[in-house]
Amino acid sequence: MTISLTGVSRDAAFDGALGSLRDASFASRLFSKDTSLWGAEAAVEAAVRLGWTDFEGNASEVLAATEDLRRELLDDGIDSFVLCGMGGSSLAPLMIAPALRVLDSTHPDTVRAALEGDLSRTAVIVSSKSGGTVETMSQMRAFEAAFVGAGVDPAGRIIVVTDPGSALEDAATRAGHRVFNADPSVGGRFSVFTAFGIVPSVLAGADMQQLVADAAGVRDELALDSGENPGLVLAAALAAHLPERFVAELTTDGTLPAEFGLWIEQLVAESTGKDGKGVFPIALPAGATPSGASSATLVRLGAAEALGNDGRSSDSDSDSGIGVFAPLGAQLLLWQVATAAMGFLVGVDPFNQPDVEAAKIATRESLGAPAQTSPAAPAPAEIRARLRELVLPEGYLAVQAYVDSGDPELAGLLVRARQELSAELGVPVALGYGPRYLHSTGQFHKGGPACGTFLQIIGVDAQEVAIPGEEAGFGALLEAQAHGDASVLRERGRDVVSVETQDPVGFLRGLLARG
Ligand SMILES: O=P(O)(O)OC[C@H]1O[C@](O)(CO)[C@@H](O)[C@@H]1O
Repeated sequence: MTISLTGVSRDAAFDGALGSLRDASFASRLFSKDTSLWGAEAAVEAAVRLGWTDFEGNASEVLAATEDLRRELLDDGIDSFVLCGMGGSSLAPLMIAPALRVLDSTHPDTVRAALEGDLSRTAVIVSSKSGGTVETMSQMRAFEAAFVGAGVDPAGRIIVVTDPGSALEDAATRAGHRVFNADPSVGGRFSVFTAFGIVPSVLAGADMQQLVADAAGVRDELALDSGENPGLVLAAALAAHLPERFVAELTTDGTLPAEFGLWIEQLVAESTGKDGKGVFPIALPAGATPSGASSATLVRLGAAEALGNDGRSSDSDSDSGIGVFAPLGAQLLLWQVATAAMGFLVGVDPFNQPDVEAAKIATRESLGAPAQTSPAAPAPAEIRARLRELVLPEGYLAVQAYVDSGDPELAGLLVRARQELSAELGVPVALGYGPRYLHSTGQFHKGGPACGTFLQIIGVDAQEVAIPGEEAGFGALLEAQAHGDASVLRERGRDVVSVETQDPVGFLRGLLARG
């Protein structure tokens, strides 16, 4: 069998959850695109969201067209690829194509570094299902201007992936950009095997044929109404002990891309974290120690189960969490099925994201508001004391870093700070870059169970980068996004500790020194 699950504790709660999926014939109905699975209200959206269950035909057409385009671009000396996109439009290629530069930030330093690449040999893929995401549209305009500034015609260099009929398709066609239409019957976070996953990844040289084949190879197994169906077993294992055990701490063993956990975060958190409920996946950085909190299940991800000399699994001990072993392509379809099934078990519509919009509105309001002088950042010792006071014993902390996501020193410090805070507070701690997390775990933070506490670290240290046609630049947008999200979190009764700093490295060092 390609997919192997180990360590699942088959207790009464698990049996009950699995039983309800089997009784509902969930798997066969999912693959026959039964829109009524999540209730009458969700059926309208489900009618245009289940195309991912038969992905092969569309995927092979897009693969062929993209491979042709890659050859054409390489012949023209274009061998460097940047993707502008957020959430479901960026996290799949981020995991699949190591050679792709993914710009899913509005931090001026991150944007500037992408714009300052060698544009004479660069093509930019702009991916947005809606065609209206502010980060992506701003990045596209910045690249159009940068190409013109470098004496390169943007029309040959910008490749747009969007739904048919979006405003972006219209604008791109008028500007002479190449357009790939994505399958409109697939939502952003389920879109890895559509143009959103395929076009940027294959242009940047990734082999997606194998991924698609591995997913297709497990499709029949995942469509069975059987208690052995790994998609149903995984969903039941993660949803059985809600609301108490709501966190899944994810580790990868090095045989799968490190970014796989980030893809699972957006898929599961944005799909299930709403109506005060949900399953919260936390991608642990490499080498991190799991929290050991009673709210968390450890989920170990790998391409294949390790077998002992006797050929038997050495991995059946549920004390070390659940093992999920399969090649990446099979994992992707497995997690999509499990997420749809978790939506059913949790009792939510897995295809909407009702609380994301609130932060977007608050961001716009914050952009229009008069600038305020930020108060001096509290001392690190004060922050740790505040967090000890605020974090709920059965809750979680999310560190939201509005800093340059391309800075390795900052990345290392954040990983260490996350680990120290988890050990000190005794709760699971998530780490996400802003604005990336807004299109991923952000839905869960605002719409899921009200047990999160938030530490925002906002770097206000960078030199501004203009957004062509807008008064506010990227730095102003970044700050407005942080303030907007904080205001919505507070409105919903969550505690947010916000730190604005001109020296994020110094701040994090201070935080680590247990000041
Ligand atoms: O592809 P789009 O429409 O730009 O959206 C990007 C992301 O923003 C969200 O709509 C909301 O966070 C995600 O669901 C989506 O993947």
